[in-house]
Amino acid sequence: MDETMYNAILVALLAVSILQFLRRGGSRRRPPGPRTLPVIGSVHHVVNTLVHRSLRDLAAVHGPIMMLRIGPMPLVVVTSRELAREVLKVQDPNFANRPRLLVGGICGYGWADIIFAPTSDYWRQIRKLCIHEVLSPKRVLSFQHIREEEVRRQVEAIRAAGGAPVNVTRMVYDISSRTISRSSFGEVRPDMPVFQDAIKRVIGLSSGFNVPDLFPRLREVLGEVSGMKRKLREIHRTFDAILVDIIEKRRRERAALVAAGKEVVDENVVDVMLTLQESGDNSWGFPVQDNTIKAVVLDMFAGGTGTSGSSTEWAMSEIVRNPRVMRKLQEEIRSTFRGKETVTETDLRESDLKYLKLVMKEAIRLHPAAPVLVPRESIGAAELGGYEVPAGSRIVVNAWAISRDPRYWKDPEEFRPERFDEDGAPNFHGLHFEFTPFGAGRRMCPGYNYGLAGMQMALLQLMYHFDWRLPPGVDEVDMEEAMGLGVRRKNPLMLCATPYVPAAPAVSAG
Ligand code: HEM
Repeated sequence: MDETMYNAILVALLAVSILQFLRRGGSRRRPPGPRTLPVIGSVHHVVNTLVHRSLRDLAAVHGPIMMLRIGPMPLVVVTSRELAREVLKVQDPNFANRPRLLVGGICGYGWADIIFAPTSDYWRQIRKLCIHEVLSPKRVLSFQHIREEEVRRQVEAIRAAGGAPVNVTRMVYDISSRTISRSSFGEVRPDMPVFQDAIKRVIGLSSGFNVPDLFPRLREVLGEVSGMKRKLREIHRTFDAILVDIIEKRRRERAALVAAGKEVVDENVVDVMLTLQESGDNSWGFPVQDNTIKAVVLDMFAGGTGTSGSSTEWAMSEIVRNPRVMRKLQEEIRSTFRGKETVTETDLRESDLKYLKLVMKEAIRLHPAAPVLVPRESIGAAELGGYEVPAGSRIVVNAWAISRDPRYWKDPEEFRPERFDEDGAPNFHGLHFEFTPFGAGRRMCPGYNYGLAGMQMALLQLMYHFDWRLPPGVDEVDMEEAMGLGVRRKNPLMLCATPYVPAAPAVSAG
């Protein structure tokens, strides 16, 4: 089919959907929203903008629930604690679905992963399997040495820079991706940049706003004629070949251990999944196939790398921007570990670094890595905030706007970790709907322990071992955000570090 034909079909489809919308819309009370343009609807409000910011500005005009149209697709945006609670808790069964995006079909092994899978028994079980076997607190703990080694590696690189500016952004993303890589399959392979680039492209195509994803019934045909399927197949081929190699290599290594009469110990996520596969245990309700293993590893990377990296880079940005906080944090860490040359996670667990935890919460409040969470889809029609939300609508919760809303936060733009030390302050567990950086309800992030463990270790070491300042000639921390569904820094955070020499421990008299 040539391009003219494709465009003609597209215009006809859009015209039909608009007519259907006009016919349906009259008698029911739909959420308010900005005026839509013919054919494209409200696309101009979300494309090429910082989506969380433009949606907040629109909510200031239209209210805490509004409806936009992305082409023919209704997009409902929620911007209040009360309505977030309604979507993520009270009506969670209806709103916890994910749209069946083309990317999930092709790159998610037929929606076999967790992030892209629509609500189903399979999704419930694979999510449960990951929570019990792969992301449990015990398993996260078993990756302690990896986090320690990866952070130490960067600490040494910073020392080696001898006070010259270092790219903190690159370092913290390196820590998170190398840690995920080693805990997923035991090594950092030379082809990791290719793999990561493919994952980044997968994330880039998962907004749900690509034309084939806006016409669920015609998704396959439009995917073919628009060329999106071809692009996705090519990305899939790239990372699938690497995953096949990873699984085969590990299988051979395990077989060699068995042949040598040695015990096979589950050292990483692929090991855990291979053990389940070999046991033939079907109690999860599905056989663990190679594609299941690949889909789980894909989720580790897609869900865990960018989010952990961006949370840490923003935390460092805020700390350096707020010298009072930096001094107080360093004082807490340095007085706790006085005289120690290296601080391990065991040391960290045995101490109670309260202020470090408050700083992490405050950084994540101001800079949630997924500012509008991961888009959901309503299963049936529902009433929300006194309006009717049609079945099959896309739903986003603007968690970023809610966590800066002066109705719930005093001086919300201020970086003040102490606010989390007050009675009744929110925690990370998805129970306070003014603070949902990991989502809440059935779809809440299952990897939050994992993400926080890495962030905590990185911040602890960077603050213990170095004093930080802006490079000569720079007098302000640039806080500009990059466009995209995740909020990252637009420009890398460049800082100079002076090594801190730990004071000798106090010698007790006698
Ligand atoms: C600071 C780090 C992280 C942040 C801020 C974060 C945030 C989120 C958010 C907002 C969601 C969507 C929740 C919703 O739809 O209500 C999510 C889902 C998810 N996250 Fe995370 N995440 C982080 C780290 C991780 C890590 C380290 C992993 C895995 C190793 C992970 C795996 C997942 C998965 C698999 C889902 C999909 C859950 C589902 O759809 O059932 N995340 N995350």
